[in-house]
Amino acid sequence: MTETLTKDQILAALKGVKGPDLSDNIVALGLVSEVVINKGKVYFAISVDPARAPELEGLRQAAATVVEGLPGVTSAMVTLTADREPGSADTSPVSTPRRAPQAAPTPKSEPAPAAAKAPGASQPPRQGGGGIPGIRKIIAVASGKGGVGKSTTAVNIALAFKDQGLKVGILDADIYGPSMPRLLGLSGQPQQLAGNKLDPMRRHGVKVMSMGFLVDEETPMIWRGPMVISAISQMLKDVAWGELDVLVVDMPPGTGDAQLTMAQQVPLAGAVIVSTPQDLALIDARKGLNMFTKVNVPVLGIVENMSTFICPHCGGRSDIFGHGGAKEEAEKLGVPFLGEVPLTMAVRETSDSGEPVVASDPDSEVSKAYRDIARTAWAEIERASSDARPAPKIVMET
Ligand SMILES: Nc1ncnc2c1ncn2[C@@H]1O[C@H](COP(=O)(O)OP(=O)(O)OP(=O)(O)O)[C@@H](O)[C@H]1O
Repeated sequence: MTETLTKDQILAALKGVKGPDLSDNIVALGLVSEVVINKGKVYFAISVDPARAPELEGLRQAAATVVEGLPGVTSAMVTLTADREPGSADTSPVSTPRRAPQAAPTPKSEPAPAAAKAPGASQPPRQGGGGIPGIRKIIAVASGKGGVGKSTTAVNIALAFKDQGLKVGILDADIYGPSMPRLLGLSGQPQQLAGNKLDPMRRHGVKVMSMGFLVDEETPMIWRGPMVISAISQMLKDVAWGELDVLVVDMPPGTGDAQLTMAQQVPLAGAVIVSTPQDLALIDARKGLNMFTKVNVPVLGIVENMSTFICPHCGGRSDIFGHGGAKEEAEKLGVPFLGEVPLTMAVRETSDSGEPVVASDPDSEVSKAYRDIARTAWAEIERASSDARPAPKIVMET
């Protein structure tokens, strides 16, 4: 049944939904983003003027109801986005994905095009507004480039926060390549609760949400810029996180437009940058740091990952990628150095087996390193919060 569901069917149904001013339907107005269908679940975004987002919740619900009424649709994940002014010129690069729902998918590694002019690109960053109810602090774990151990660091820091007695959630925002299901040995799908909220998964005492739970690993990640942002926003808003002291967000690697928009729209209390010690990685880490600075998110500090190799046989140390580069860089840039994590077999093996080292071997040296980093980062969060900084806001959601 779900095999026969097509984007055309979805778009045809959405032609029955009028746009904000009732002048025409939302498809004809070019407000509907790329439509993604996965096993009966339908995902898309509707572009609206951010100033009108609160009054357009009814429009979002109407679109979801229409799509959920189609045979073969099990659920519709619909969000309002504010990537461009509705009705703006067709030639705008921002409008392209919405105007061409059948356009070729964006390859995994391609920077998301539509976020280039996402909200805030033309406005001063983070002016006032609130955060997510129930969540005290949201921190991003980011890296200037892929493969430096960002997700491994994020999960172990999150577990170390929990060991400090904090209530912790992890949001896997790396929706191009979600790692949390693997790192935490989680599979299946989150339960839908009353009020259309999703119940986050739980592991080692932390709550976890990942796009990886909603989309098959084999499914190509064809999310375009607006869909990326929508998905994150939805995971923040429509997941029943409950009361959390800290939500650790595992960001997509890199410093492209999608990351920038995300850094701007998620109400972050701060960011942790993960880097390996090599010069090249550090150049990218600097770009990551600049990205957060640009959108007024405090950088809590830099972590040097894979700092020193510790031989599992003899315990000998060798600095395969060099050592101390991130510390020097942090000093140069005037941001805290949060600590270093050695390159160990234990980290890789426990990551691959879904039992992160902080949980599976809490007394190890490397777990101690993660706990020290978490403690220092938390102290920085509290310090950053006490600075008079206007609260960030999510621009596009009601
Ligand atoms: N300190 C470490 N010691 C040994 N292996 C590590 C360490 N940190 C990370 N790894 C391994 O390096 C690989 C990449 O790590 P991870 O997936 O966390 O990186 P990432 O930066 O999030 O990557 P991506 O860009 O793909 O999201 C994994 O196999 C992980 O187990």
